[in-house]
Amino acid sequence: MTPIPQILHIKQMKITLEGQTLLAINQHIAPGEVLTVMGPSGSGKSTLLAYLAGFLSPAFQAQGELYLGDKRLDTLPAEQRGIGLLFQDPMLFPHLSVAGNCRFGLPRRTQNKTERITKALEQVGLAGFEARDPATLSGGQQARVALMRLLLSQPQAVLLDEPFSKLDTALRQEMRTLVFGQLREAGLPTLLVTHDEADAAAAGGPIIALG
Ligand SMILES: Nc1ncnc2c1ncn2[C@@H]1O[C@H](COP(=O)(O)OP(=O)(O)OP(=O)(O)O)[C@@H](O)[C@H]1O
Repeated sequence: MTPIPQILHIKQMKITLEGQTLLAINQHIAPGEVLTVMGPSGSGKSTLLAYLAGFLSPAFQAQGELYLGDKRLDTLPAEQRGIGLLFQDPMLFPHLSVAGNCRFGLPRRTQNKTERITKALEQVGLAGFEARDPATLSGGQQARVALMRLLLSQPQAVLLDEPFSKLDTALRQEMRTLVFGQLREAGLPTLLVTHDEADAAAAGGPIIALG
């Protein structure tokens, strides 16, 4: 069953490093909304992503709470948070086919796995790519597989870390439309870290600047 879309609430969060405040954020992200976070190198973008995903280094001290709807997340380990990540590198498993990569993301009890994968690939213009080796795909095709693997894993919130920065200009615009469209349709609250103002504009949501 597809989870009901929920609000992600970063509540009175403060992260300090060696006694100095690095980040202070109090923000809601609605289902289907993308919050863009921008800021210079060292301003804490990766630290914020690590806090949300659940792998913050013990070098930092975090205060505040993180909720998905009524469910508190910051006390849970990373694998129980239901947060999906998409990075600039698609990071497909090289030893698995395209279908194998997609299947990896599916929750174990999912019904009709093959049909779901077929449909997901069709949705991103990769019909018939099931048996392909990821190494034989273009950068844009790999990015599409990574997106569908993420969505098939049924995350309840998504973090995007410079997801378009490795793509060439024409493809970048196409992938922005595809990624933000799919995330909006799935009703997922999303946090995007980027240096690119065109990403922020395409995301269409609020923007916060760190640093
Ligand atoms: N494990 C760590 N231990 C101590 N300090 C750290 C650690 N990781 C990062 N920092 C420091 O925390 C601050 C924020 O780093 P962070 O990587 O979050 O910045 P960023 O905005 O993601 O930068 P960039 O755009 O260069 O990736 C920096 O001053 C960095 O040196």
